[in-house]
Amino acid sequence: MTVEAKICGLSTPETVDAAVAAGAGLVGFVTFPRSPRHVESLDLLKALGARVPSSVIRVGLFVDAADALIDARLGTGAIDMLQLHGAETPERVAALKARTGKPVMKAIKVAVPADVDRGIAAYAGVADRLMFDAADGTLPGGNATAFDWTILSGRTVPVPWFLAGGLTPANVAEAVRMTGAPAVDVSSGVESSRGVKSIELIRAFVGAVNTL
Ligand SMILES: O=C(O)c1ccccc1N[C@@H]1O[C@H](COP(=O)(O)O)[C@@H](O)[C@H]1O
Repeated sequence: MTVEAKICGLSTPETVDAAVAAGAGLVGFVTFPRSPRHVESLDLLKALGARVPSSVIRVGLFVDAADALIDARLGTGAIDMLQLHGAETPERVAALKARTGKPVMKAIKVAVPADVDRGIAAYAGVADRLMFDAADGTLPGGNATAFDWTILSGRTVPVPWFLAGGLTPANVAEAVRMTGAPAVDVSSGVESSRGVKSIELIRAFVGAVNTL
């Protein structure tokens, strides 16, 4: 089984290089000022994106962002795909896809099984990918909290999808076994302290995924 790994919340050249070298299929850059992973500078975003080979997808994460903010970030050339992690409606997803020409991944917050049903019904027709993430936490994501993975056991999701929320090098194999996830995303689980990515943990996470 080939499982794709995305390392999210990267903000230094060294950790971007580590994720790419380890074999991550996607890397994520956060634009959300309340996040400890927020990449504020457009110059830094441009420089980080420029380090990534074209074989790796560069994902720009946004939370209920205005068009002008998204456009400024896209203008750096550092983003191949949008990840929408707020309360964006299906209409907003469709409008952003049409306006930017970029593929869009929509995050669905999961606490109970009906959240998955509702997320698929609302977004599978408009988003290129879905991401199922935990609903708990002080931020809209990146909280190191997992949801009950049995909610996804045996589910058919009609578009490519990611499992996220509380994943670590130690639990990702079990998470994939229980959910059947074809792709996984991690932020806190590869950090030595909040917002500080660890090269060792990035290697361990992608290594664990690559053995599946
Ligand atoms: O990472 C963040 O700071 C963040 C902020 C706002 C919305 C989403 C965010 N991250 C996403 O959340 C998932 C799960 O994070 P974690 O592994 O549980 O820390 C992460 O994969 C990002 O896609």
